[in-house]
Amino acid sequence: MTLERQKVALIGDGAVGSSYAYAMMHQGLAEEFVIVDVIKKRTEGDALDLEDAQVFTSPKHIYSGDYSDCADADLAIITAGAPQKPGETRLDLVNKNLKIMQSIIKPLVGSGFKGVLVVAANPVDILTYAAQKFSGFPKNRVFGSGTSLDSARLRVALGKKLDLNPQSVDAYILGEHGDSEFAAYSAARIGGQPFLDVAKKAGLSSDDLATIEDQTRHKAYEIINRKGATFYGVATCLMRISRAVLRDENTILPVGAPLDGEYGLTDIYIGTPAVINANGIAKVIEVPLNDDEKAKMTASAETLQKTTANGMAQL
Ligand SMILES: NC(=O)C1=CN([C@@H]2O[C@H](COP(=O)(O)OP(=O)(O)OC[C@H]3O[C@@H](n4cnc5c(N)ncnc54)[C@H](O)[C@@H]3O)[C@@H](O)[C@H]2O)C=CC1
Ligand SMILES: CC(=O)C(=O)O
Repeated sequence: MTLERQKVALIGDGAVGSSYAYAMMHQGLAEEFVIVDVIKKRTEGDALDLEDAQVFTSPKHIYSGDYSDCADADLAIITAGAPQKPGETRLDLVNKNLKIMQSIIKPLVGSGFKGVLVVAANPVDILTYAAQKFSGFPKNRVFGSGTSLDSARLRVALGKKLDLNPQSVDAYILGEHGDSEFAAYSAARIGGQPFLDVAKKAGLSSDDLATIEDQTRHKAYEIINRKGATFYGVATCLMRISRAVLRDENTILPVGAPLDGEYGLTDIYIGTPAVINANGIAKVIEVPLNDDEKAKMTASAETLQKTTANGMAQL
């Protein structure tokens, strides 16, 4: 038996980052966990607070650190960046968060970090693309949370409609993690049956499905309007992604993956399922789409590529 000691570095200890750290405390994963943020008092306070949980969870060396502590991390998660204010879109954050990403990647690379890098800060697809470019890391070692949260939201909404555990709903939101995302209903499955057949039998019309898709797309705004930010949902997605990496699971999860011809697209990170293991992205899965969905994927990619080009040009 080999006794492994795995290490995770969290960069960005705000609402999302600290919720992720809390979620990770409840997993028997990452024996070492370092938290980095520009606000040192926050990381020190969080490390002291979170270490108390190990009495009831599992032993973990959790501490406030610096980029030099990231050198031997197996996984780094970036949640540092400005969040949306009510009324702001994720794309509105591009200029300020690209600058923050640039300021993070330099010392992270300088530390000698050789692990898998996962980005969650928004606009996540663009920041993931930038993180890979700034770092020069192989594309498979850098990916984003992509449409992980959006797909979870869709499964929750469909589960409610069909009176099913959302874990029994096999459905994806694809495209940008943002306003141009869409539901790939034609490929969704429930218990091995095409979702569209199940939905028809359950009396759901195409208008009902469009409403569910729209509500999923706008759920972040609903949450931000009520409590100022969203964090538990994405933190749990990040925990699930972390488990797939640290346990070398080869699990298919919706993430923000680098495309190399899938959906007719290249030079982009965008929401799609992919096989996740200790090397990061082991394989991108191209979901078979109908013509309408293909057009939505193309349009979503165009939005991302245009905003990426503008944002990168302004750095
Ligand atoms: N991908 C997804 O599904 C989701 C992404 N997000 C995004 O996650 C990001 C973080 O959101 P919150 O945690 O709510 O924000 P927050 O404002 O609570 O926390 C941001 C943290 O980043 C830190 N930070 C800022 N600049 C930094 C730098 N240069 N180096 C290190 N740390 C730095 C801040 O000090 C702060 O602790 C936002 O961009 C938000 O839009 C939020 C929810 C879901
Ligand atoms: C804020 C954000 O990106 C979300 O909750 O989807």
